[in-house]
Amino acid sequence: MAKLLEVEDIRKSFGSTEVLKGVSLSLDRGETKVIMGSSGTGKSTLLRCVNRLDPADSGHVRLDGEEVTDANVNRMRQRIAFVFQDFNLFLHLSARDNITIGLRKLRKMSKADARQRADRELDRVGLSDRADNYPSQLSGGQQQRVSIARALAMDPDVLLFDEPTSALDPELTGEVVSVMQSLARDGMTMLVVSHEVGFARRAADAVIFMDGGHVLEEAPPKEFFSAPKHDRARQFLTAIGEGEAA
Ligand SMILES: Nc1ncnc2c1ncn2[C@@H]1O[C@H](COP(=O)(O)OP(=O)(O)OP(=O)(O)O)[C@@H](O)[C@H]1O
Repeated sequence: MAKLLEVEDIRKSFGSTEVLKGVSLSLDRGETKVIMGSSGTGKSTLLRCVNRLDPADSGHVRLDGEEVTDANVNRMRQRIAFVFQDFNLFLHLSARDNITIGLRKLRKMSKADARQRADRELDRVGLSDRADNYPSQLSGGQQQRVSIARALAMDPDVLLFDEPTSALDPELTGEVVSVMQSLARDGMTMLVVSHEVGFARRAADAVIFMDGGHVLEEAPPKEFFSAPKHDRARQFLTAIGEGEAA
């Protein structure tokens, strides 16, 4: 059976710099994989190529066996949703309306249906009492939970997260990580760029370690954190304070 998400031999350059040098990975339905690696190794670029926020120079992205192409990119973006590091909420809209706007425009939902769906997703991320608040009235952690609710509202097959907690103060990361863990438990398929080791240990089926535009290794978290195969991975783990592996 085809993998739910298949990324095959993606290459991407900016000018003369080749950032992705042939990256392949795949996700079965219900799997969560966490991508780690030093700054500048192409993790964000890879995620952006997966749902074509940046077009890859070559390679393939397939969802349920169907290639993501120019012709179907808008439909595919609803099936592969993106959660950004800096939330990307509309500041002039309430939490609820940040969610209903996409449902109304892209899904052509009625106002009442969109509102009902938005409130359901806000409840799922623990924010049912914040629906009428504007982003400026919410903490960073709450704003990120709204942006997760917005992604969930499109009923995606895959959720991509690009460093979802790195813009947050440390005391606010826990609430976002715990929402992500509960999504993983519920069987959501997720590809997550993050250095949250606790999340990776508890929720990931595999850690994908990227270095210099390549996937250097992929392993279950227990194995990756206790016995990484490559020196570069060992050095990285030491640098982020998981030094017992060194
Ligand atoms: N739009 C762009 N134009 C030019 N260079 C870019 C662009 N986007 C990314 N790059 C370059 O590509 C390289 C990889 O960046 P990318 O953000 O994918 O890395 P990363 O592994 O996610 O790093 P970080 O953890 O710092 O976000 C960097 O050298 C970056 O400067």
